[in-house]
Amino acid sequence: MIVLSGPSGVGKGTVCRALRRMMPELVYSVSATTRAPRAGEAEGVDYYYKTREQFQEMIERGALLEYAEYVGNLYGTPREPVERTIAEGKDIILEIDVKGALQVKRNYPEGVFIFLLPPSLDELRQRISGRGTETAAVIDTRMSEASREIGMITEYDYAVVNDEIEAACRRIQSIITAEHCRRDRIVKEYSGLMPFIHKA
Ligand SMILES: Nc1ncnc2c1ncn2[C@@H]1O[C@H](COP(=O)(O)OP(=O)(O)OP(=O)(O)O)[C@@H](O)[C@H]1O
Ligand SMILES: Nc1nc2c(ncn2[C@@H]2O[C@H](COP(=O)(O)O)[C@@H](O)[C@H]2O)c(=O)[nH]1
Repeated sequence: MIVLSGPSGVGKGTVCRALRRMMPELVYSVSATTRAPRAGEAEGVDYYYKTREQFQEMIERGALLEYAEYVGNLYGTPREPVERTIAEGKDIILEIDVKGALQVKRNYPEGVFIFLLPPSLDELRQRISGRGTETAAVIDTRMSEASREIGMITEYDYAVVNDEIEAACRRIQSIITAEHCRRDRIVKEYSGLMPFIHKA
């Protein structure tokens, strides 16, 4: 499980889209949210759009792996697709906020936690405003959230600066490749086939 967080507007969605072209085998977790769809977003592709009541019902039946409130809206990761993908031995990437990532870390400490950073806070503000999807008031709130979120970077295994989309994707691809080669993962997977490999 790969968890990608970072402040709003840093480019998580953009980098994930490019990464999926680079690594088509990577499965992308589609979140549920109570936020209204933006122009160009589609149900089941960008998010599953829910009312507060529907979202609450998902929480109550344990259908979410994690959830958090972010700037007035609820966001959560549907549990079943994540558990199924992991059981199939495939990699899945979750693009979620810091509060959600900390919940996931408690339950899946073996996940790979990556924090995406902007080259500067000025550039971050420009990216959010340049996207043209948020009002000035929401941009201000998202910028104050950004400082709090960046302060949580020490909870993550890796930090990647999104200065240039392709470069950021290559860094994330290298992290995923390196994680596949971690000794503890190899030992777990291969000790059955080669009994002389001892589990720690
Ligand atoms: N490396 C980059 N250089 C310049 N612009 C970028 C870069 N990465 C993303 N952008 C632009 O920044 C804006 C925000 O990107 P994106 O929507 O992917 O951010 P996000 O982190 O997913 O935001 P949110 O959390 O609010 O959904 C978009 O207009 C995107 O085109
Ligand atoms: N805890 C979760 N956070 C999520 C999830 N899906 C998205 N997000 C984060 O919410 C903010 C705002 O997203 P936006 O699309 O409204 O700009 C951003 O930080 C996302 O990463 C989720 O399932 N759980």
